[in-house]
Amino acid sequence: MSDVLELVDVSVVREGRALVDQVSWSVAEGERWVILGPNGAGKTTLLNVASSYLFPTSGSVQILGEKLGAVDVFELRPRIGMAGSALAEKLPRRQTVLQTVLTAAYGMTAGWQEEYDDIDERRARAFLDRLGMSDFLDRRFGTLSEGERKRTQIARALMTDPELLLLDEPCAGLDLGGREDLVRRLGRLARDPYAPSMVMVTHHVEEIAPGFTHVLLIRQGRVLDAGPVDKVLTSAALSRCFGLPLVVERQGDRWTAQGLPLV
Ligand SMILES: Nc1ncnc2c1ncn2[C@@H]1O[C@H](COP(=O)(O)OP(=O)(O)OP(=O)(O)O)[C@@H](O)[C@H]1O
Repeated sequence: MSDVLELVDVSVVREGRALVDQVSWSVAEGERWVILGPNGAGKTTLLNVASSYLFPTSGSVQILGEKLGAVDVFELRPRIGMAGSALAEKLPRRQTVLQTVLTAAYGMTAGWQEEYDDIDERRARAFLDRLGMSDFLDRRFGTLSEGERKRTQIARALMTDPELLLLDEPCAGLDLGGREDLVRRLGRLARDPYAPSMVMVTHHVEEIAPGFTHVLLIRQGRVLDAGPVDKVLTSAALSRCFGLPLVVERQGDRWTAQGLPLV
């Protein structure tokens, strides 16, 4: 299996502080990774490196077989699908849900042409249907609930048929039903052999959908452990990652974690 991502000794330093500190990590084709860690650990910074939008201060990065610094990122970026709050803020609120997804086919956030190919429109409708958004095609993006916005963004990220899909906290801000709905949909995507390789950032083990294969634990910019979910996701490792005693349990194909009571 070829590498989709390969980071070697990658550091991102700002104001004398390493936000990501000598990270070496590789993602092989078909793997579905979760990046888990506390607030400020460096998860989004790592994802921004993986998306080619952030160049590291030191170390080397290969994305989809291309070396960052030696490749035209404008050719690389359409091969990467992204969904996260930073991108959502750039999406015009007045644009309809269908247009929001369609514009991705043209590498833009806002629509400037009225005419789209039929095939693009069919694809946009199909992705929105897969994410349960068929009833919202003509709704303006700005009027959607948080959950509907998240699902629209994921449909949008899939529109360019990416080889790598990066999701930054897709379940953040969702209520219990919204989270469970999205986890099920992400699980279906994760188990689809034709779906792209995936990396999802989260704070919560409850958001790990079935089908995700690997976990990277990060704290203060450093990788504590990275590997297959069953091997890495232990109570000891999670306690170290979040800095307090936690018990993690697997229930069927889902995970839960809770803190030990104070004595
Ligand atoms: N441009 C910057 N200059 C200085 N510090 C920065 C910059 N960008 C991010 N940081 C800091 O780097 C650290 C890591 O940020 P990052 O957003 O990657 O963390 P995160 O794990 O995604 O956090 P969260 O879970 O809270 O979203 C944080 O302490 C943040 O304040």
